[in-house]
Amino acid sequence: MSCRLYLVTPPRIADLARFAADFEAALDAGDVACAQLRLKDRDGTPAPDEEILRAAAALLPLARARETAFLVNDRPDLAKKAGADGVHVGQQDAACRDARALLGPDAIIGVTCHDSKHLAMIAGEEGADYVAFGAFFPTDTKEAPTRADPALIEWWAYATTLPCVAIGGITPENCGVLARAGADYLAVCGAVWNDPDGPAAAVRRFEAAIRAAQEAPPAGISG
Ligand SMILES: Cc1ncc(COP(=O)(O)OP(=O)(O)O)c(N)n1
Ligand SMILES: Cc1nc(C(=O)O)sc1CCOP(=O)(O)O
Ligand SMILES: [Mg+2]
Repeated sequence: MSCRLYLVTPPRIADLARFAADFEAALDAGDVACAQLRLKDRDGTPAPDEEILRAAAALLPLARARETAFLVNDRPDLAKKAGADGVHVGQQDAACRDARALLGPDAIIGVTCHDSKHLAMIAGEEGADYVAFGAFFPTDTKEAPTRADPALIEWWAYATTLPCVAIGGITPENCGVLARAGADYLAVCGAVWNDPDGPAAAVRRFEAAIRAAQEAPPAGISG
């Protein structure tokens, strides 16, 4: 059982040079498996394509240098233009099969499945590399349409071998239940970029919380 961090960028990046330094610090602070470039307001308004491509050009090499996968949100076409490792698509975005056709067999494709085993099964059949469930906790980053229960992760990890990502309002304080349930990745945005001690400190806190959760004895065993 191992659970790794998946960073989602802040909704907007005002100063790319400054954010690149924060991004590097976050990646260097711990084991970050994946980073997703997601430039999108809470109401779903995306940044212009040029802004996304400019951010990808600055951030992708930093991720590559650390063997962190770099995905673009929503847009397989921009992922291809940017030379990213893959794309994350939601139910209203490009279909997983179309993203695969455009990006090829080696691309990483993740699919939002909300709180639905059914959507996750379909994503698996369509060749997704991971499924994402959420939102597990209240979040200010997105108007999340569904609320997922950690029991869904537990069931998914027991019943399938396809990796799953948990997302939505995850913090170092509440992530333990998801790590214990068997989430392969914890996708986090606000709790890292808005941490008053900085993103590196937040990543270290997540790592410590994940380790503690995984080392804890199963519920019901004491002494
Ligand atoms: C890892 C991960 N999981 C879920 C989402 C949400 O995707 P989507 O439902 O398409 O919503 P937007 O992010 O596009 O607003 C995600 N981006 N990443
Ligand atoms: C992008 C996104 N998708 C969600 C979903 O439920 O599918 S919740 C969410 C926001 C994640 O940011 P934070 O870690 O700040 O809550
Ligand atoms: Mg989307």
